[in-house]
Amino acid sequence: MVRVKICGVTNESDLRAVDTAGADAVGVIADVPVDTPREVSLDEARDLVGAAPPFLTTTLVTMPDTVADAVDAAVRVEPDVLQLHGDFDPEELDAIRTDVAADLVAVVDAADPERARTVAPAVDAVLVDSVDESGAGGTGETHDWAATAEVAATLDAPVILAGGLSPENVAEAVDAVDPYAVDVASGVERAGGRKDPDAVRAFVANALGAGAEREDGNGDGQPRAEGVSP
Ligand SMILES: O=C(O)c1ccccc1NCC(=O)[C@H](O)[C@H](O)COP(=O)(O)O
Repeated sequence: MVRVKICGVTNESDLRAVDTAGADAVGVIADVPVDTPREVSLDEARDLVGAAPPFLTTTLVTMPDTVADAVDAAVRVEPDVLQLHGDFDPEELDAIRTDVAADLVAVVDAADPERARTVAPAVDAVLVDSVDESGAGGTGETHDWAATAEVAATLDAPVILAGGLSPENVAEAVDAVDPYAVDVASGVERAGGRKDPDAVRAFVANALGAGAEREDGNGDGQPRAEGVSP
């Protein structure tokens, strides 16, 4: 079974659309040093997390400079999951994990699979993404899924696949990588920072459809039942 996270929600209406579509998790982006239409303030992030219904897992996505900043952000926003971009080493991740109640996800560059192996013991899951030179996500770019499939198959920690996913390619991505979860931000937007509810629904349906086919033993490259398009 594959899980689905929709990232970069900036308002309550999109939060409801994500929940209605049947996603497992929602991401709220705050305190990142890059210019992105998906960023909200930490106070707005706290309000969005607080507005999420009980069975939708909330994720704070952030790029803090220090361990203390990471802990402060998590304490302030109180998400279920803390997703950290940046270069924290395993000792720093351990320290953050000790001090926050949230589960910890470390983002690694898809071009650096060794880093996934280095950080995995210190976190609850690893998110493999097509990050930019600063380590930020939301690039809308896919990467070498075969390399990420190798990471997913050999790592003890759950692997979340991100980077350039969309309603059109997510089923193929699930087939190729067999990840614990898939994550999308820009691929389900109608404008920067605003989700397209139809695209969110199609993304979730196509991801879950592909995951179900794998479970049924039909992930054999044969044509699937017609997918849902936005
Ligand atoms: O989405 C952003 O703008 C962003 C900026 C800075 C740090 C993280 C960011 N996104 C984090 C995510 O988890 C995205 O869902 C992930 O990078 C995939 O993005 P996309 O390629 O646009 O689907």
